[in-house]
Order: sequence, then C-alpha cells, then structure tokens
Amino acid sequence: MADLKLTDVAKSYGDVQVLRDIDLDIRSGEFIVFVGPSGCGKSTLLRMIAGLEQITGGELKIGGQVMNDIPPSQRGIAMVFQSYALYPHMTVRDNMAFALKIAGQSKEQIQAATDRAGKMLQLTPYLDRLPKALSGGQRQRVAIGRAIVRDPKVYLFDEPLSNLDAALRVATRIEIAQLKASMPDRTMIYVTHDQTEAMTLADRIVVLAGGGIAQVGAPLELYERPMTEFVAQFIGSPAMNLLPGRVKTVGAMTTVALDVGLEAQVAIPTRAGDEGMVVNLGVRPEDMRETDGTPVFEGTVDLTEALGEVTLLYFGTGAETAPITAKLPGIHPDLKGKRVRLTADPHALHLFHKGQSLLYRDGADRLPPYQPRMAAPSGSMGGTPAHSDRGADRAMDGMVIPEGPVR
Ligand SMILES: Nc1ncnc2c1ncn2[C@@H]1O[C@H](COP(=O)(O)OP(=O)(O)OP(=O)(O)O)[C@@H](O)[C@H]1O
Repeated sequence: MADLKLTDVAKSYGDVQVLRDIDLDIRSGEFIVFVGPSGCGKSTLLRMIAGLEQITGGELKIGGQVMNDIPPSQRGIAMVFQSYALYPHMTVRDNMAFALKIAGQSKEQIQAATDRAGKMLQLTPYLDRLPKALSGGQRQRVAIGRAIVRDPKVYLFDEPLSNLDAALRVATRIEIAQLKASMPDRTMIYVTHDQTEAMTLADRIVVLAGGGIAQVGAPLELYERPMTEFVAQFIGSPAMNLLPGRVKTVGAMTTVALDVGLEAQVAIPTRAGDEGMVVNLGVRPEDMRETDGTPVFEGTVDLTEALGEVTLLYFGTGAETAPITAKLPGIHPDLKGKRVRLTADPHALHLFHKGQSLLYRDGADRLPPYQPRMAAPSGSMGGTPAHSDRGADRAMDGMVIPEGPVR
C-alpha cells in the first residue's frame, strides 16, 4: 500500500521551527499538492517524506511502516526535482537506467524498464540522444522517467515544471495528469507555486502557512469554502476582495452594512446576537458583474487589463489597502476612468470574522457535503527562483530498488 500518515510532524533547524503539528492522511493512489507562500516549508515537508531531511518531531508512516529513520532508498519512493539534473554525458536511456544499474538489476530488466518508461513518456525516439539534444520539456520527461523506472509506490515532485516556458508547462502538466491516470494505485505528492497546476492536478490540495496546515481539501472546495481569509486570498487569482463592514440583520440570509455605506445580502446564516459583528465581506473578482440595481461595490476604474477573454478592472490602486479587483468577461477598455457599480450573487459571497469564515464557526462537520458551484479558476501564484537540486537528485540515485515491482 502507498498510503502515508503524518502525525504531529515537526521540523526545526536548531532553534528555528519551520514546521509543526503536521497531521495528514494521504490515501493510496491520491494526488496531493502542497501550496503555500514562499518559505512556508513545502519543500522541507516533501524532503522529510523523501528522507532527505531529518524529521525532528512526530511520526511518518508509509504503507503502515514508520519511516522516520529509514533511509531514502528503502522508502519505496522516487523524487523529481525542479532542475532536471541529468548526467550530460549519458544518453537518455543511460540516464534513466543509472539507478537500476546501481541497484544491480540485469541488462534485460533495465532494458524492459527503460523501454516502458520511454513509451509512457513518449521518449522512445530519443532514448539514444544526449540531454543537450533535447528540449527543456523532454529533459524534464527524462527526469520523470528516472523516477518511473524505479516503479516506486510514492512519487514526490518538487516544482518539476517551474524551469519550463509557458507552453511546455501546459504540455508537461497534461502529461503528468495522464501519467497519474495510467498509475491509479501510485501516490503522488507535488509541490508547486502554480495555482493552475494545483487546481488541475490535485485530488486534494494542502495549503501550508505559518509553519502549519491552513486547510486541506479538494481544489474547488478550497476555492468555494475557504476556512480563513488567508486561504480565501491565497486560492484564486486575482485574490478575493475583502470589504469591511458589520452584520446588520441576521437570519438564513445575512445583511452586511459595508463601511463605505453600501449593503450586501449574503447567503451565509447568522444568528441573534451577531448584529453589529465586525466582518469582512469576501467577493471574488470573477463573481462581480455590472449592475443597474443595488451594488456591493461602486468605484472609479483606475486601470484595466484586457486579457482577451476577460478584462481586469482595478479600483483604489493608489490607496494603502490592496486595490479592489473585478474580472469581467469580454473586453472593456472603455471602462477606464468610468464609475461602475458591481454586484455579486449572494451565494458567491463569503463572510469572515477575525479572519475566520463564519461558515465554519460551529465546526465544519455541520456543513452539508461540499458540491462544486462553478468551474475552477485559472492563473498562477507567481514564479519561483530556480535553484539546483543536483546534489539531492544524485542522492536519490543511490536508492535501492526493492526486488520486483512494488504493489
Ligand atoms: N538547512 C536549513 N537551515 C535553516 N533553515 C532552513 C534550511 N532549509 C530551509 N530552511 C528554512 O525553512 C523554511 C522553509 O523552507 P522551504 O524551502 O521548505 O520553503 P518553501 O515553502 O518550499 O519555499 P519556496 O516556495 O520559496 O520554495 C524557510 O524559512 C527556510 O529559510
């Protein structure tokens, strides 16, 4: 089995605690994506699972076995890094075969494994080429091939696409999705900064922040039911707008009096005593639309960005607070400098009190089962600086392949 159980896992470097209280159950065959702001510990957590970083607190189990002190080579895992780190003087086949040779596999076994990986990754025509004669996308596929030949139970990916250009990222992302579909019993854990990768690849996303887990959920569940303002603003691009106000009337439908003098109807229940509660109304830019009726937001457009299928409108760009953003379908260059009135469906609005969603205040278990409301958002959380994983990749090459394929 390729399930993972992390209990109270922590990581410190000397006095500096980087991760704490990490409790996570990952089912066999799941595709899990770690996201979070830069420096939150995504790579550290992945490398602890790999065995490349010592776990300083708590317990990691893979397939029911405690792995804290088991060397990487005996964990039944393989890791793909951001920098492909191929051996430049070796052909594609030899690069993929390297770990198997170290493990003492026979020529026939190695030939079969590299043929299989080459076929899965459409690298068959390139098996005799050197890495320098490959595109970036092909090189990263060879790096993935190096993992596949080991036939691990668990695949770990550390930002594998961030060195590729936009078109190759999309193509390789789709290939990774297809690869996962062809190996339904293999577990994959994937670190990325790219929201599109997270939303499209993950069965569940783990949002890490402040050294802990902020929320775990299916991509659209995080998008539609963020538990905190942090997750609400982290998932979705541009970020959710937060409009300050107070609860005016309570009930199944809550009326919020916004500080700017407008009012909003929100389909989130509040109860007697909540009147006057200080809240932030959460409105996603893509949920806003122009209205002649009652707006939840009204302002003069400072800037427009026409992206083709949508136009981004920015309000209050000079202010100290974050600008308000709206994403309207179509092209609207004429709106710059104009005053617009925007509204949103009461069911698309969010309410937060002291940073926590009011939807969750009595415990998330009381919520009806999550049903997706709309399609996934798109966009990137931003790039990431490249750094070399060469040394670690080399370390993974020493991994001993368990006898026979791992099931
Ligand atoms: N060897 C080390 N010694 C001390 N601190 C470290 C060490 N390695 C990482 N850290 C710290 O641990 C924290 C988490 O780093 P990590 O690389 O896991 O973050 P990340 O979420 O993957 O970041 P990014 O998104 O920028 O890649 C950072 O604050 C980093 O400075």
